[in-house]
Amino acid sequence: MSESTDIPTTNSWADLDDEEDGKVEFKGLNPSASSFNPSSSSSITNTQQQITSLSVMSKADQTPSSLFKEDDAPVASLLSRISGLTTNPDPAESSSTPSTPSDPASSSTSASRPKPNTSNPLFGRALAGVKTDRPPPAQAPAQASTSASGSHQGKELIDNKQEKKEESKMSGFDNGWDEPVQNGNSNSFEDNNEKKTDTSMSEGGLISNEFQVEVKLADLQADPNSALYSAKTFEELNLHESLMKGIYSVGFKKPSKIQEVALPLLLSNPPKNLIGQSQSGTGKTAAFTLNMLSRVDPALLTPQAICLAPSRELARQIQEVVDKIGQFTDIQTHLAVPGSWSRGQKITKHILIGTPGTLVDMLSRKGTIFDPRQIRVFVLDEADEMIALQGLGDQTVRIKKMLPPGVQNVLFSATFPEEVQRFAESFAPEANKLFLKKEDVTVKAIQQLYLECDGEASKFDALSALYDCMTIGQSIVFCRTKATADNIAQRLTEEGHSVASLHGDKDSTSRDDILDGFRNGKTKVLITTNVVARGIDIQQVNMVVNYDVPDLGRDGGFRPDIETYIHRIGRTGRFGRKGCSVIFVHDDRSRDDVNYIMSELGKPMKQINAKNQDDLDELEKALKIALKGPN
Ligand SMILES: Nc1ncnc2c1ncn2[C@@H]1O[C@H](COP(=O)(O)OP(=O)(O)OP(=O)(O)O)[C@@H](O)[C@H]1O
Repeated sequence: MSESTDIPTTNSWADLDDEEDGKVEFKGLNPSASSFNPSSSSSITNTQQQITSLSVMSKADQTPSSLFKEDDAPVASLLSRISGLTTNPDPAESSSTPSTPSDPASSSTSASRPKPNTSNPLFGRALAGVKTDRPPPAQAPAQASTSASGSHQGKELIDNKQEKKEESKMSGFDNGWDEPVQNGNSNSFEDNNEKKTDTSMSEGGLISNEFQVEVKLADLQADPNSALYSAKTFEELNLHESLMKGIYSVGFKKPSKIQEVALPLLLSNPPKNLIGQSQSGTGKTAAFTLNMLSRVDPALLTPQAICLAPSRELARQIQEVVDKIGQFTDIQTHLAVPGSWSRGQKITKHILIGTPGTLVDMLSRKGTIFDPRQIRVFVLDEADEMIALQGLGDQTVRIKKMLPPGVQNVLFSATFPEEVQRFAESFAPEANKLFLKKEDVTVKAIQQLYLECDGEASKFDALSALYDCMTIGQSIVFCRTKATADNIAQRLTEEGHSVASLHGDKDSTSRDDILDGFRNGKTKVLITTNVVARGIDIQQVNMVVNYDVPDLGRDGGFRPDIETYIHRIGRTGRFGRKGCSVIFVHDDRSRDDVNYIMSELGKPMKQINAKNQDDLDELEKALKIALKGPN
C-alpha cells in the first residue's frame, strides 16, 4: 500500500493507563448508552446465546444454474452448455507457452509440474491439473469429503447431482454463522424473485451513478435464506431518531442480517468488543457506522471514534457513508489519509476515518493533534488485513496501544482465515463473535467463470475480446502488478477502448479522481491492482476480471490468495445484485491455482471461451441481468 510511505518510526508516546479511570460517561446518540464501566464484566451478555435465539437464516446453497432465474433462462442454458465444453487447448501445449518475466511464480515452478489429469470429467480438460508442489487444500469442501476419489479432491465440486442434494439438505436453513438457529419461513430465493413489489432503493442508494437502476429489494430481504434477510426493522434497533432519519435518507428499508445481529450487540452496554464476518456487500459499513455515530458525544469537540481501512479509497468511501447516515446529527468526520491533514493541525472532529500510517503519524505527536484518551470506539474495517502480521498489523497494534483500555474494538471483514481469527480474538478480547461457515463466505449470486487462454501473451487478446461485455455495466480488472495494470490499460486505450488504471504508484489526487470517475460512471472499465480489492462499493460493477490469479507473494510462496480472490470478486454482486467474475487460466500453474481456489471455496467455476461468440453472447445476457438487480 502506498500508505506505508507515511509511516513514522516513533513509538507510542504515553502510558495512558495512568490516567484512565476505567469509567466513561456517554452523552452520545445511543439512547441506551448512557454510561458504562469497561472493567465490569458482570453484565456481559453471552453472545452465542443471543445469536442462537435469533431466527436469522441464510440463503440455501444454489447450483450455479439456479442463480439466474426467470428471464435468466438463456444463461442457465449457457451454464449447462459450457460446463460440457471440451474446446480447451491442450494443457500440455499451453504449459509450453513461456510465462512473462513479470510472473516469477509461473516462471519458477511450472516446468516441474505434472501433466494435468485430463481424465477428470468434472473440471473439464482445461482445469484437470493436479497439484503436487504446494500444500493440499486445508479442508476439502463438505460435498467432496465423503466421496472424493481418484486424483482430484475437487471432483465433486461441480457434480450437479451432489449439489442438488446439498441444496435440498440446506433448505433447512442456517444463518451462515457457526451457531445453529431456529427455522423460519421457508420462501425460496427463486419464489421470492418471482414476486414483484414496488419497493425501490433507487431513490436512496448511497452511491449515486448515472447508470443507477431501479432495484427492488423487499422480496429478497423477506427471504430467510438471504444474507440480506432480517426479522427486525431498523425501528426496532433502538437507534437515535436523527440516525433513523439518516437511514431513511439513504433509502435503507430493512436491516441486513449482519446489521440486525451486530447492531444490538454493538450498542448494548457495557460496550463489548465485536468481531463480525459477513459476506461482501451485505452492509457491514452501516453496522459499524451506526455504532460509531451512536457512541460519540457531539458536544465534545474531539475525536472519539477511529475507523481504519487498508486504502485511502476505502477510507474515503467510509467517510462518505458516515457523513450521509450522520447528516442529521452534529457529528463530524475527518479523513486521515496522506495529504488530508497538515502536520500540526489539531483535529476537533468527532470521528476519524483513515489509514494506519496517517493515524500513527498523528498519534506520535504526543497528544497535540488530538487526545487519544477520548477514543471510545476503534473500528477496523477489513480487519483480517488490518491485523495481518505481514503488512498493516504492526501499525494497527501500535495505534491500539495508544488508545485507552476501555475502548470498544470492532472488527469487521468478509474473511477471517483461521490463523487471523485467533489473533483477532486476542486483539479484541471477550468479543462477541460472528464467524461465517467456510462454505458461506462467498456471495452466492456471483457467477464464477474461468477463461482458458493460450498462454500469457493471449490473455490480453482475451481481455480485449471481453471489452464489450465489460462495458455493459462496469467492470474491474485485477492485475498482479502495477506494471501489468498500466501496460494493459495503455494497450486497450491504443485499441480505442476507454479505460482507467489505478494503483498505488499514482499520486493521491489522481487516485481520488480516477476512482471518482469510475464511481460516477464516466469510466466503465477500471484496470487495477489489489488497492481496490477490498471494500469498494460501486453497485453497477457487474463484472470482475481476475487477469492474474491473486497470490500470496514471495513470502507466501506465490500460493493463490483465497482471501484476496473472495474480496476481488466481491466488488460485484453487492447487496442483492448479481454479478459475474472471470478468472484467466493460461498455464499449468494458473490452472492448478484455479483448481485450488475452487476446492477451497467448494464452488465450481464454469468455463467460457473468449473466441466463442455464443459464449460471449450468453455472458452478455448474464451481465445485463446482473446490471438490472434483484428484480
Ligand atoms: N439495510 C440496507 N438496505 C439497503 N441497502 C443497504 C443496506 N445496508 C447496506 N446497503 C448497501 O449495500 C451496499 C454494500 O454495503 P457495504 O459496502 O457496507 O458492504 P460490506 O459488507 O461492507 O462489503 P465489503 O465486504 O465488500 O466491504 C452499499 O451500497 C450500501 O449502501
